[in-house]
Amino acid sequence: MMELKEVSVKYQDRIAIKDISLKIGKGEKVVLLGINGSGKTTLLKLLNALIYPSSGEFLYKGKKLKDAIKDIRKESIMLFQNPDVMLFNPTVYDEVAYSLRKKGLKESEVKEKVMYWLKELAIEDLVSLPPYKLSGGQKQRVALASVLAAEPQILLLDEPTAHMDLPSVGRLIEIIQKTEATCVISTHHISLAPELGNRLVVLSPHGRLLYDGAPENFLKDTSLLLEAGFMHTHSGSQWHFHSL
Ligand SMILES: Nc1ncnc2c1ncn2[C@@H]1O[C@H](COP(=O)(O)OP(=O)(O)OP(=O)(O)O)[C@@H](O)[C@H]1O
Repeated sequence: MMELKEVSVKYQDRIAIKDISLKIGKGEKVVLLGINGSGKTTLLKLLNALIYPSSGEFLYKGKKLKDAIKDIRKESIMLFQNPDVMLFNPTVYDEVAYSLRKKGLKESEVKEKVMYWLKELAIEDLVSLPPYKLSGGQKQRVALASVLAAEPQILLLDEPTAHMDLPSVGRLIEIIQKTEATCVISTHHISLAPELGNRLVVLSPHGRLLYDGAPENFLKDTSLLLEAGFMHTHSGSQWHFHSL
């Protein structure tokens, strides 16, 4: 479905991701793990064609990027790390209804789908509120409901659990497991990685692909954990595992 061939992205003189080759198939649930600044957002933006490779190639359903832009805009949605940049409607209802109305659905169908997603994310009680009055976690769930209501083929979720409490994370995990959409979910919470998907892609602190495989094997590999920045020493003697 999506393929990166030796892709690098450079911002001015800073290389954010370097020589990444990756194939993501239809329906896969891929967790993108890396410490702050490792290039997770950059990689998701690349998959959403919001930025282009500085070198290398991105193929979407076998098409070159310039021929695939229209399909990507229709079929793929990115949930941004900061929900504030995604919420621009007067009420939570209108926010989730936005993409459905754009598709031309009847208002009764719009209502049914909006209420379904609000219920799935346990935010029905917020339906009439303006998004600016919500807490960080509530905003994140509204933004997520809007993205899910659009029923995209590809869901690119950038740190969706950042402001969420445990029950909300649980709901998100169930939604990811249920959906047929191809999902790429970034996180720096190593403990959540095996819950969010069954394929783990890990970026090194300098934006290289460090690991691609089953989450369990990465979590058992001390040298990979060290290289990815998820273990470190205190006073030069003890190893600490970053659980969060
Ligand atoms: N617009 C930009 N201009 C210049 N440098 C950028 C820009 N966006 C990101 N970077 C740099 O690229 C690198 C990767 O950033 P990116 O946001 O992709 O990382 P991340 O893994 O998503 O980080 P975090 O976990 O903190 O969200 C960082 O060094 C960052 O400073």
